[in-house]
Amino acid sequence: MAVQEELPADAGQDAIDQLHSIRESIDNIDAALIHLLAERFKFTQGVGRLKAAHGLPPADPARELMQIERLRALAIEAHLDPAFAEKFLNFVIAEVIHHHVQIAGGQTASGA
Ligand SMILES: O=C(O)C(=O)C[C@]1(C(=O)O)C=C[C@@H](O)C=C1
Repeated sequence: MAVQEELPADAGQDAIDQLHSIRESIDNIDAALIHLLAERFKFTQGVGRLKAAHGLPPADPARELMQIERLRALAIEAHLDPAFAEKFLNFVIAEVIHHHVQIAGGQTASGA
């Protein structure tokens, strides 16, 4: 069953048109985010295979600290909540580490 958009019955046509126009941009940005994340995961899958092949640990906490510091600074510059940027990065990295562990589970250091 299709979900219906909820718009107040008494909203003027101009407000509804503006809302639709803004939502088009939101949808474009959401699509870009999905594509960017897909590309990031393609690269991290490569890192996971490299780490597994060479017996390197899935997580690198020192690297993560540098990434957090960098992204928090970028977030401040961009007027984005740095705590949100940090939470988002940690969420993504946790998933990457989960993938790394899975890849390592199916592969020995010798690649056999
Ligand atoms: O750079 C790495 O070593 C990665 O495995 C990638 C990545 C990341 O997603 O950015 C993930 C896990 C590490 O703890 C640090 C960074």
